[in-house]
Amino acid sequence: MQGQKIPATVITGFLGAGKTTMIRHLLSKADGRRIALIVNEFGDLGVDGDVLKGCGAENCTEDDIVELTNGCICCTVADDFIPTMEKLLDRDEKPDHIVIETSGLALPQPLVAAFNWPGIKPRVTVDGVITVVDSAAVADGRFAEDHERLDAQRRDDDALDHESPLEELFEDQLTAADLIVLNKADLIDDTRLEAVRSDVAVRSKRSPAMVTAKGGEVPPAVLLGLGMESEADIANRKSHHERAHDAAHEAGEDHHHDHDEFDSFVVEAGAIADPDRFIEQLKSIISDHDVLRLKGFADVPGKPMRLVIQAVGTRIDSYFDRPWSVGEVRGSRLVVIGLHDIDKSTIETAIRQAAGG
Ligand SMILES: Nc1nc2c(ncn2[C@@H]2O[C@H](COP(=O)(O)OP(=O)(O)OP(=O)(O)O)[C@@H](O)[C@H]2O)c(=O)[nH]1
Repeated sequence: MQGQKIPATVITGFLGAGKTTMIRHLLSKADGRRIALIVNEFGDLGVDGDVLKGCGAENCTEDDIVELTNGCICCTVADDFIPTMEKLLDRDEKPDHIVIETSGLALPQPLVAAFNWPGIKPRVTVDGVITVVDSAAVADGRFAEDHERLDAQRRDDDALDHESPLEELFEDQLTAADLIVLNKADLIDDTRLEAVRSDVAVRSKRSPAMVTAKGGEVPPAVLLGLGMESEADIANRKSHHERAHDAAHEAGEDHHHDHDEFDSFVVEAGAIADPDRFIEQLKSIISDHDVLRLKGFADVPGKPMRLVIQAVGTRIDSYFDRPWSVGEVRGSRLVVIGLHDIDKSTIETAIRQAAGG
């Protein structure tokens, strides 16, 4: 039965874990297999889709990449994801495989459940859910909340009924996985990597396979063809939210899910004359204001190419990816993501000042 359905791989993982990097690698090694990509991002700037379109893979052209930037995919399943999927499945030239990159803040569970919808179920199946992990961030304790502090907060505030939003989401993404990729293994030594492996194994409520990777380099044969039919097994992958929802339902209460623990905004920064200096200043801004993720494109005067800037915490990569196109307005646009109380106006002013040098 599954042989007649188009396989779809769901790639999830927290902000900046390396999902897009892994997909780029996958496309470069796909050996003629026609892959359609659905890319979902948190924030109003479609950076991932743009980076993937820029990679020029023959088996995945611009037409094969659909961007869903209308909020996190888990909250827009009915309005965005299902119609997009139906359109993709109605095309004359069907893809051999569909890859879906969720936003770094998405809960994969509602997306996997959507594969049981009547219009979708007969035509496509979830080949596997792959969760990409930033091993260095885990080793640095980014998702390990201070439980004593949280317990004290809960004692002071009855309304606080959940763990830290970062930790909860991280665990939900692990629990959904059929395969976990411990990425960024280049940034930590073997001892720390083994500690990350144990930590991840404990946090996942199931026991998925794990592989390690550097630069998202995982052979396509490992990622595709898992044949898991994950949509048939959603009851075993429940998120914290779903468990809380079940408990609230039993207690006759309502439990609401949204992403209001997180916020994002776009900064338009003008031309950046001295990128090295700008990046140094960005590091301070990011650490002063607890920015979780910052990414986008910058205009460097005198350079024909646009500069990609990618920050995950204070670790920042930058590279020129492609020439500015004819008619394209040069400019610097950066999306900033943080917790809900992030200080937008101060950060915006600081980034603009840093850009102006
Ligand atoms: N050192 C190192 N950097 C990596 C690795 N994988 C990805 N990166 C870098 O990490 C940053 C984020 O990578 P992305 O692939 O954009 O991460 P993502 O998970 O798609 O990010 P979001 O979609 O924003 O959640 C980029 O600067 C990558 O170059 C790795 O294995 N090692």
